[in-house]
Amino acid sequence: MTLPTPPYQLDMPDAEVWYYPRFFSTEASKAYYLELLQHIPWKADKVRMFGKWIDQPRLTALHAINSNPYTYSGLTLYPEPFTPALQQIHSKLQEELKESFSSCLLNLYRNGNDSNGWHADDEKELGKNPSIASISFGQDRIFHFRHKTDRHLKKRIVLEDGSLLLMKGTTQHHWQHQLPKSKKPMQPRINLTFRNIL
Ligand SMILES: O=C(O)CCC(=O)C(=O)O
Ligand SMILES: [Fe+2]
Repeated sequence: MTLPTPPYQLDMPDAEVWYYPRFFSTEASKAYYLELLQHIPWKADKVRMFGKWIDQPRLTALHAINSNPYTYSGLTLYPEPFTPALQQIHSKLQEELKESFSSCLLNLYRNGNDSNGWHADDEKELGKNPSIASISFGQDRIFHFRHKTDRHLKKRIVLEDGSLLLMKGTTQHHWQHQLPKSKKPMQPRINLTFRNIL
């Protein structure tokens, strides 16, 4: 029986970001990865960028306990209910963090060519200082932060299988984040971001 690794806070001014390396065991992560890969209705939705509709460089899905839609980059998503796996993950998250989340935006990065460009999760339906709990299953991927005004403030972290990254407080006001492409061969990665969509 190995003890869980405690979370640590990233050294970032104007932000509150916590990393929990083994939030899920290797076994649980593998089981959730396979389950979600098969049973989530992954979609290739287009977003609006510089006046054009373009494919997102990843597949996505939205699941929630309510029916509130989520709009970003000109795309409005209407949620499906939580699957049994999402219900389990959601319960563990709420119990351990003592916070509640209504919705889960899921990303499937099929290979190193899939990515998520610079953005902040600052849509108004997320509320003023949103808590966003981001879970990773599968391939380890690099994740970057950059400060919005002080551009030489940067942070790089590897998001490992079974990890949780918690962004809260003023993080989305002052920082952007991205998941860059990689030239190395990459297996798929599933990312779950739990949020409150009001
Ligand atoms: O895949 C990730 O780790 C990040 C996802 C993300 O930033 C988002 O969906 O808003
Ligand atoms: Fe994000």
